Amino acid sequence: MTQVAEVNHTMSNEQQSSIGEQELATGYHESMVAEDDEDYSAGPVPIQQLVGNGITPQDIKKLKEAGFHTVESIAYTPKRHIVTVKGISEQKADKLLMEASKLVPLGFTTATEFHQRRSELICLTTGSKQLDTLLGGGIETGAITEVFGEFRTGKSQLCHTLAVTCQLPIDNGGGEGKCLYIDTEGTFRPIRLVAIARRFGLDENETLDNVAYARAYNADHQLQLLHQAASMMTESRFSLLIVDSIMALYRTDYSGRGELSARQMHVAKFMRTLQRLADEFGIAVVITNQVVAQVDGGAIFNPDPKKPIGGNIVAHSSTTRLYFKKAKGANRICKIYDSPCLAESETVFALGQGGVIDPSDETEAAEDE
Ligand SMILES: Nc1ncnc2c1ncn2[C@@H]1O[C@H](COP(=O)(O)OP(=O)(O)OP(=O)(O)O)[C@@H](O)[C@H]1O
Repeated sequence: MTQVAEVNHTMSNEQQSSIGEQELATGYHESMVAEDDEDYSAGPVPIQQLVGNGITPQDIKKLKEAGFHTVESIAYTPKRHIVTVKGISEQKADKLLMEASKLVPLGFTTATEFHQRRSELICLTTGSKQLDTLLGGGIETGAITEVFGEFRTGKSQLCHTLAVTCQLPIDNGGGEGKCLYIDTEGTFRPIRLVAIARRFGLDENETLDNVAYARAYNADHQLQLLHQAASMMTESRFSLLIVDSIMALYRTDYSGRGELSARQMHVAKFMRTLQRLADEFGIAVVITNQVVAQVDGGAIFNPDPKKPIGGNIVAHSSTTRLYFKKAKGANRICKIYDSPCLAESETVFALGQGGVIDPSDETEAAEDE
């Protein structure tokens, strides 16, 4: 990857500039894990760092096979899940958690320090200044953003745009990282990436090379792909993970009320894994979701009775929820539906050849084909 530098969102400029070309290939910089142990925010710590104190390279191999690639992934996982890894005993799990807690801060911090860390988090530009302003800068990294709405409201177009903008330099609203794209409905179109790359002045071939694409065929496969994603993220710098769309396969794999609880358990596991990846690697996670007509009592008082599917599990696991609606011509409306720090306001954006754009007289007049 030539255009995309291997830097972490929370690293200082000095740290960023000290990363040489060789380190770019590995995704890790020595100073991230060894010399600068007190700077925990500098990036995910490779799980190999746990070797010693009774933890063997064989243990690490088993953990990697089970999808654990970073010290953070151990530190954030409950013991009862770690012991389910084949060959990891209860004592070994205790040891792993103890060693992981030495490398990953799990205690209290001051609000000042937390505020400082949050102010260093970067946002990915959506391609529309108006939409970025509504979102307080763009799509947040280290968090899950859910975009839901009816068909043709621009959910996939936003995903395609972000798959390109996440590669831009941080100063230009990017994340200087690659994109991982999980497509569950077969709507991914590389040709759209080419058009969007041109708009942002990026090399088309490099842009395409920096997007790792996978088509998911069932709910288990969709989850399995996240384990692969974790492994890829330890090797190379990613700034965005897209799942377009999250519930499509669940709707076909699980049917009827009888399977609802099994479905929701699976969804919960999927969402937990997404959150873990956002926490561990500081990436932005964007998921899209379909809507259904609301049939409960609330519909009577609601002029637009639509709600996203997936129930409370998806709702509560998403940090920010955006509702996309159609407007005149190529214009679309984005409404903040739920956010920990943004007011419930809305703005207009548009869809064009270059992806998500700001609305203009032409986009308002443009007929939806
Ligand atoms: N090259 C393009 N230039 C301008 N507009 C485009 C282009 N390609 C697609 N669109 C517009 O994008 C809209 C479809 O958006 P998108 O595929 O993101 O919808 P969606 O919300 O993901 O829908 P679904 O739920 O069906 O996947 C259509 O109105 C289409 O006209």
